[in-house]
Amino acid sequence: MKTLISKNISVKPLNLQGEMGATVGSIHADNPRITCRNVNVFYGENHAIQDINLDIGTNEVISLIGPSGCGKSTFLRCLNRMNDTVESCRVNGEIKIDNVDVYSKHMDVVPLRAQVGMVFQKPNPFPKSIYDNIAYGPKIHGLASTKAELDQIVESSLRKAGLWDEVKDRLHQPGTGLSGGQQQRLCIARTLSVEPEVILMDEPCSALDPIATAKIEQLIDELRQRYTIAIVTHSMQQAARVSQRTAYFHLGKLIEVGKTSDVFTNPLHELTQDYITGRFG
Ligand SMILES: Nc1ncnc2c1ncn2[C@@H]1O[C@H](COP(=O)(O)OP(=O)(O)OP(=O)(O)O)[C@@H](O)[C@H]1O
Repeated sequence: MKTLISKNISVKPLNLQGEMGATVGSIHADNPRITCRNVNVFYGENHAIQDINLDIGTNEVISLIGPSGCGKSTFLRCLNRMNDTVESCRVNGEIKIDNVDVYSKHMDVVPLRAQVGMVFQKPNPFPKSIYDNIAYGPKIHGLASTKAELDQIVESSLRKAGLWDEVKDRLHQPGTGLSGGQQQRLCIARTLSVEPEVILMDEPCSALDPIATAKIEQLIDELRQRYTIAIVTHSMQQAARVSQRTAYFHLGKLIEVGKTSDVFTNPLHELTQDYITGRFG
């Protein structure tokens, strides 16, 4: 919101040795909710994520940026074990959320994926009514014992996602009948309905027009008050508008992480500088 991406960045000496391996800037967050240490991901022989160390703070939005194929989505999907669904994928290292080891063999991924919800690039409502899209998760997680409680969860989730007023008179119509931007807010409401603590967003606006995008960005800013949010985006303007910290990935490595305003106006690493000034990627 406040940051402009500068094309006239003062060139700092290349700093290839940060506090943690190859990453420059500070990997630490105030009040961390997620801590990642020495995270590596392989798809078969392909070493897609290499030795990532990163903290993500409570009530912060962090943007993950970098050229196509650098591993942003792979890293994001590690945080709620979505990569478990890919047979060739192997993850090692340590990821903790609220000090709980996400990769512990005792971890049940069903509640984990409610606690760490995910919003995808393309809105993907279930082929059900607007009401049932939201009610489904709370039902299977046992969050409501009466119809009145379920109605309350549906309403409050849609309100938090800024969609209630637009859909309150058509709750029993199909979710797929909404506009693209409304469908994405429906998917966000669905994520919120199961009481997450962390929301992962993988290019949530890439299929949306500028007006729908602006609504989602405003919503992200509001959601930050209650949740921890990590967002993958190809739009540096979006990263600058929505996030407090930004992490720049390159060829599977976390090159630089810092305050968004610093990363965009005063990057420490030459690769970050090349990317944000459009010389690369
Ligand atoms: N399901 C998969 N199976 C095998 N390899 C994969 C899979 N998903 C990603 N990869 C590989 O992992 C690497 C990182 O891909 P990833 O999708 O995480 O990058 P990205 O930065 O999110 O890219 P983009 O911006 O294009 O979405 C790439 O080499 C990619 O080919």
